[in-house]
Amino acid sequence: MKFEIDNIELYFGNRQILHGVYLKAETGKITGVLGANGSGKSSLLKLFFGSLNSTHKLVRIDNNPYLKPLFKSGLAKYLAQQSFIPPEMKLKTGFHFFKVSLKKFTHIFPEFKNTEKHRIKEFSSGQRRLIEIYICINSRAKLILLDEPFSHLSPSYIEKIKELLQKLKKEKAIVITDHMYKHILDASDELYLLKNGCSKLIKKKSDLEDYRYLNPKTLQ
Ligand SMILES: Nc1ncnc2c1ncn2[C@@H]1O[C@H](COP(=O)(O)OP(=O)(O)OP(=O)(O)O)[C@@H](O)[C@H]1O
Repeated sequence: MKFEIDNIELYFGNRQILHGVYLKAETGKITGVLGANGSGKSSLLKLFFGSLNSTHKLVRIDNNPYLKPLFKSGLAKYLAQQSFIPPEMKLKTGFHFFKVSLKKFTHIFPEFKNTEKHRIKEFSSGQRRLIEIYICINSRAKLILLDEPFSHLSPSYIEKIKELLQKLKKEKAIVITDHMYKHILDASDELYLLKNGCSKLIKKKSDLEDYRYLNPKTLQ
């Protein structure tokens, strides 16, 4: 499937945040989005998901305009920066509620074996983030929008999530944004940079220097 969002005009009050932004996500590909703090990455993901409105935007699925918010269709899942599983909920209830296999999760992350009855609040913030990322990427949605999934994860968890994403992209379109740009460069098949309210398709790493997202020494 091909999901596109086009012609975005986003204002907060008189301030224009995004203008004419375009983004494409396709089954089989991971689309990375980079940008400085405040460049509009979270807003872009929320607009795609449909939980944020703008003056103008056009969403297309397989080249056909799609006018309803994507979240209402069940086709998209959005991992926000805030957690979504209630802290009092038990781990096994959470997996059951979101229809994701806890057995497969504990097979990949054996340290969670025997924690089925633990409440979400009993896990560390990084463990909670891992649980939520796993549930989100293993949902039935065909478009997965991930807002800073790596920021609270230890390196081994990041690598495991990246491996999972490479497998899951065979059946899903994935959009991912994070300030851990090396992981985004590594994981992405297609890359966009948000700069001055516009999206730039990045063809090679040095473009990130040319657009002054990175300074020349950073890539050495
Ligand atoms: N609800 C809101 N009301 C007013 N301004 C907002 C609102 N949400 C976001 N903004 C502004 O829009 C701009 C883009 O915010 P957004 O959170 O999309 O950026 P971001 O690229 O995800 O930033 P970060 O990397 O710091 O998370 C920022 O200047 C922010 O202050």
